[in-house]
Amino acid sequence: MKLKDILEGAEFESGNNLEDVEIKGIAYNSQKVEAGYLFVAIEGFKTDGHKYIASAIENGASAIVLQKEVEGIPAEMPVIKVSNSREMLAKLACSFCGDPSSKLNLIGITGTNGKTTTTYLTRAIFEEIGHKVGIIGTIGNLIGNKVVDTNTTTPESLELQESFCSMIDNEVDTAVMEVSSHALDLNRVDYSDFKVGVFTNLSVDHLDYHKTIDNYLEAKKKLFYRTSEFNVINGDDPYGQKIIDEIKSLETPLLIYGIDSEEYDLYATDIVMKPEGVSYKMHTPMGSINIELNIPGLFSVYNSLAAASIAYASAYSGRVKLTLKDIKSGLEKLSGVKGRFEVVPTGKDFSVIIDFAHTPDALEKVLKSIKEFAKGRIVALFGAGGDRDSSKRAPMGEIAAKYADFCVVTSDNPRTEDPAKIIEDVLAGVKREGGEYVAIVDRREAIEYAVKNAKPDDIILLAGKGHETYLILGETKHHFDEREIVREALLKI
Ligand SMILES: CC(=O)N[C@H]1[C@@H](OP(=O)(O)OP(=O)(O)OC[C@H]2O[C@@H](n3ccc(=O)[nH]c3=O)[C@H](O)[C@@H]2O)O[C@H](CO)[C@@H](O)[C@@H]1O[C@H](C)C(=O)N[C@@H](C)C(=O)N[C@H](CCC(=O)O)C(=O)O
Ligand SMILES: Nc1ncnc2c1ncn2[C@@H]1O[C@H](COP(=O)(O)OP(=O)(O)OP(=O)(O)O)[C@@H](O)[C@H]1O
Ligand SMILES: N[C@H](CCC[C@H](N)C(=O)O)C(=O)O
Ligand SMILES: [Mg+2]
Repeated sequence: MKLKDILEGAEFESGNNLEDVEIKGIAYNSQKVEAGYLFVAIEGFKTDGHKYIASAIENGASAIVLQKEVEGIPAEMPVIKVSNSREMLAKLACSFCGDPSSKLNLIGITGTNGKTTTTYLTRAIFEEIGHKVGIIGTIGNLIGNKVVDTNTTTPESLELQESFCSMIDNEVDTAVMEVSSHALDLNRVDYSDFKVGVFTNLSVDHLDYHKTIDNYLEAKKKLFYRTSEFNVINGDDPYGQKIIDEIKSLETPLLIYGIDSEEYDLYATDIVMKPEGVSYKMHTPMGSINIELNIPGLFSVYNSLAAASIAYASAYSGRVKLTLKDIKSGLEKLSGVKGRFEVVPTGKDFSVIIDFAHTPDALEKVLKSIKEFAKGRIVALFGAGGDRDSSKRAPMGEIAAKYADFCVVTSDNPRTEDPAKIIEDVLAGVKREGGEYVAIVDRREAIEYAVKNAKPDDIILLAGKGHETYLILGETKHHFDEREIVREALLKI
């Protein structure tokens, strides 16, 4: 492709030698540059892509995008100087891939908790009415039936645009994606053509990156200025209300969902919590219907209301044809989402649940949900990730001590931090609340301890790792599947 063509409409500070340059591909990592590639130098958090321009040229780069002056670039090399390389990467990736998201019903879901679950519930509804759905998110990217592993919840713009393109090639028409606050802040979703934007909730997380909750909210809010057909907001969340106040004057119409008010566009009544799911009456502009979900917890009511709102928005915009019964049968077909309130069979008189709660809010929600049907003790086994927001550690300890009968405090991806120090931070909260606990650094030993000491009717919650089948120690990922570990621990008792 001609560089001039992919640069059409792009703004840049200066550009030289741009005539007749052919581009075979784009890379923002010098190690991925091949002959004829355009290299985009990004100033990162760990290193600076500008340092690798020479090595990109050695690997065959035919043009460079940069954000600051770099010495030693051959005079004949095509160079484009921009004010923000990440934004330019998104623009170039979008043009190079032929603006694929404009051809998709692209739905973006943001919020601290519930994004992954809501993407799967949404897919279930759209599949029910015969659409082919792609997912981009924490568990991986699903393009048709192909699963692509990912490092981050929302990929870098280049990989994102490539995924959209691959969806089009595989006749996917609907893409449901998780949009993280990092992605909104770091231009990963610039030039993504969102039809619907969704806000689930906001609570403490990622403050290592955003510093304040207000900055975190600002990042999340950006999504709702980029949507063309509908914004869908949880009206029960205080930050949701702030967003509603701010965006209600936008041209993009707004749908509000929640439980607390019958004024919302979609709301729930008659909620009944059960160990194996939750049932409720869903009220929508299309009428009311009873729903029986297979994922327990009050948060499942919220997530399914969000999914139903998305489906309704797409029907209203004329993108899909659907009835209330389609929404019901889609939602009810989903048997669960890996690592979200996942019950591990024990064959014993106690239960084990694996859940991805890794924030104070999620931990509180999941423990409260378990309390609704627990007959015996609740044992919470959890830790907190290293090299991540440390302000959530003590509050997680406090919440676990408050809602569980016993805490097993252990490691959760310590990364490059000292696991014992992270546990100390968590224990500060447990102790403040006066909770009973044991601290065991090795997560496998901790699980074995919980299983070995289980009493009849106990519910053991393994929180924080959810779908993950690894443990990150230092910079290395070790295989670690809690389902396997529970099975092995059961054999030992
Ligand atoms: C803080 C953050 O988000 N960092 C992301 C960012 O890294 P960075 O820009 O700091 O990159 P860097 O390592 O400093 O390198 C700078 C540049 O030099 C380049 N380079 C580097 C080495 C080399 O030899 N040659 C070369 O060209 C790199 O390719 C890069 O372009 O860009 C990278 C490429 O896209 C990401 O992989 C990386 O995510 C890291 C892995 C990460 O942990 N991110 C987390 C915090 C994250 O994004 N989380 C969110 C939220 C999760 C949720 O709420 O669900 C997510 O979306 O997953
Ligand atoms: N709507 C919700 N509100 C609060 N907590 C929720 C909600 N939905 C799920 N949870 C809890 O949060 C955990 C994570 O849920 P999920 O993976 O759907 O969220 P996420 O937003 O994708 O998280 P991440 O940011 O890590 O990708 C669940 O395992 C559950 O404990
Ligand atoms: N999306 C979350 C995942 C956290 C999962 C938990 N197991 C941890 O490692 O802290 C994050 O990037 O903070
Ligand atoms: Mg997720």
